[in-house]
Amino acid sequence: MPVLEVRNLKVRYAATGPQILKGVEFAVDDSDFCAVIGPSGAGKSTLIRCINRLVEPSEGEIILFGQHVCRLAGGDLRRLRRRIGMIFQEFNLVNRMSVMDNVLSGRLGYTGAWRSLFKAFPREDIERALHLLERVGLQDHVDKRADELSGGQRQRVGIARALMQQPEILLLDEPTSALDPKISRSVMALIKELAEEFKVPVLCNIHDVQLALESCNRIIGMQDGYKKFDGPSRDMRKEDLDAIYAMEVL
Ligand SMILES: Nc1ncnc2c1ncn2[C@@H]1O[C@H](COP(=O)(O)OP(=O)(O)OP(=O)(O)O)[C@@H](O)[C@H]1O
Repeated sequence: MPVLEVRNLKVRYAATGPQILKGVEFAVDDSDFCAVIGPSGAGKSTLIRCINRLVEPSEGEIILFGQHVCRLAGGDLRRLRRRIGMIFQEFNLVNRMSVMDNVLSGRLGYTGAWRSLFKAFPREDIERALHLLERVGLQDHVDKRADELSGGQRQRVGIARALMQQPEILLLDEPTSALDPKISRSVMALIKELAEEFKVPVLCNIHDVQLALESCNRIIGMQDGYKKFDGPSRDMRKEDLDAIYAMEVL
């Protein structure tokens, strides 16, 4: 059974506005590292954001870990979101907080309100955070403020924070587009390594096609709200790419 199944997904941001997703279908398996590519405006971010209901679908079904995401509310939706790790383009760190506290904040969904207020994280959480910071190469930056770090280092904090949740799927929304090409490659390689180590499937919106082909085992190609390609990266030919990007105005 797939970890995630998306059926006939349609989105409009406003009742009378344009349809942004026009009936998208795909499934993600537990060993997938799947890229969503396509020209600007194709709906890649919208698609990723529907999965945890940051964007509300207008029609269709999203089945994640066997649960119908669109039918959940309140505590059920919160519990489902805890199982999803997100990594964002702009890192979404709290600048004035330390690297350690940013990583620990990944546990907030699990820690009771009073505990998080007094930063009384259980010892195992602190040990896990330290271990993850070591894995992402930031063991010497634990006590620094987040805004003292470079872009690549900040995204490494974002990766550690997402893994702190012990997620069962990772959703990545343009995780490298604020980074230069060399750093982007090292960040993607790190995400790939950790996703394999922790056995977490990944769905990743990425606009650097070359990087997607290098890092991901599977590609979903989007164009103007439709899925135009879905298959292993190694099967993607130049004609497929040309078809996906045909409408892009350069
Ligand atoms: N909150 C919003 N309200 C209204 N329209 C939106 C909103 N977010 C996105 N859109 C529109 O939806 C369309 C698809 O946007 P989306 O960000 O999903 O595309 P994308 O493929 O990720 O593009 P890019 O690569 O440029 O980030 C665009 O036309 C955009 O203007």
